[in-house]
Amino acid sequence: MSINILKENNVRNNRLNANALKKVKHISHISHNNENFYTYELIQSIAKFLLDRINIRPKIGIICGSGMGTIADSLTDRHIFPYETIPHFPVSTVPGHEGRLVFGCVNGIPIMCMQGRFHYYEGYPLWKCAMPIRVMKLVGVTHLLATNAAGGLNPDFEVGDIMIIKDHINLMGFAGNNPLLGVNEDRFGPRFPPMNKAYNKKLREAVHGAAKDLNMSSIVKEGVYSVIGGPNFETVAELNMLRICGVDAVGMSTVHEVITAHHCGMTVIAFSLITNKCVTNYDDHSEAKHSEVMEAAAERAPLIRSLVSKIVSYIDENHLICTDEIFSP
Ligand SMILES: O=P(O)(O)O[C@@H]1C[C@H](O)[C@@H](CO)O1
Ligand SMILES: Nc1nc2[nH]cnc2c(=O)[nH]1
Repeated sequence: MSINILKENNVRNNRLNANALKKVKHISHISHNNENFYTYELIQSIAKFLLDRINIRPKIGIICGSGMGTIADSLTDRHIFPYETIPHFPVSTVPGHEGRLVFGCVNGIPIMCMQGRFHYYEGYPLWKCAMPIRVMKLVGVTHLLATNAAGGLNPDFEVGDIMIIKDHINLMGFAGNNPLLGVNEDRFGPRFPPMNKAYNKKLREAVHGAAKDLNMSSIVKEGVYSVIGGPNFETVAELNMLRICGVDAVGMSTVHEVITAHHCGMTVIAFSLITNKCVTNYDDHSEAKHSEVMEAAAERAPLIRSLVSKIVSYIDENHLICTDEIFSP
């Protein structure tokens, strides 16, 4: 890389960091402390704040992964709330995460979309990262479609593949870190929720069907996702350990959202875009980079939008909304 390109990259990175710092400057203290958990009533007040300002009543929630914000841009009849304008909301600090809630429609079907999610490595505790899922629940959302960018650990995966998540390994949970930490709020869900059916089977099959209709079957895989806290990418030894444990793709998000959504009875479908192949060999000199993650996401944006649109229509047409799977607080 030439000196000039390095200089330009530095200037760009400094600008991104300065913007992120500007966004968080009104927060006096970001830390992983577990004081001030959100109460049910506080989440209700956030839901009310939003519902008072929009006409639509979405049943489907979408979370855009890194670099996948164009899912939100493609909604019609949009009503946008930058996170800093919503009471009690954290703000996004990661490039590729716009940091706004976008209400709008996909094929005429009302959607609540997070154009940017919250990650543990940004300094927020997991219960705070997952708070918008509970807001979705109280707004009336019954189905969650979460997307993320992930490193491909399964050697059969290529950059640009889409992995439907069939299960996860919550590595952070192994260390006692969980979005459901704290006194349980029974109005959301039980103290000890089962997690063996977190990723809805019917919807997973539907995504395969949608991929076939879109001639994408060759790039749509299924597998196990694991979360590490980040922000550093993994070492070779860590990745080899995860592979032995049956992990197909590794990332830094999604699991806290899925646990929170499943806990409160939402039906969940999630997929990873494989944005880089994990380096599992000491002779391989390539390195994971966020810029590559963003590039891979931009490249696949049109296909991801088509897939999302098919999934949304499937949920709507098959009357999956309001089944008895849904928990009502
Ligand atoms: O929000 P996601 O999980 O899509 O973002 C991934 C994980 C890190 O935040 C980032 C690394 O490039 O992409
Ligand atoms: N942890 C992790 N997150 C990612 N997000 C995109 N690629 C990767 C990766 O290789 N590792």
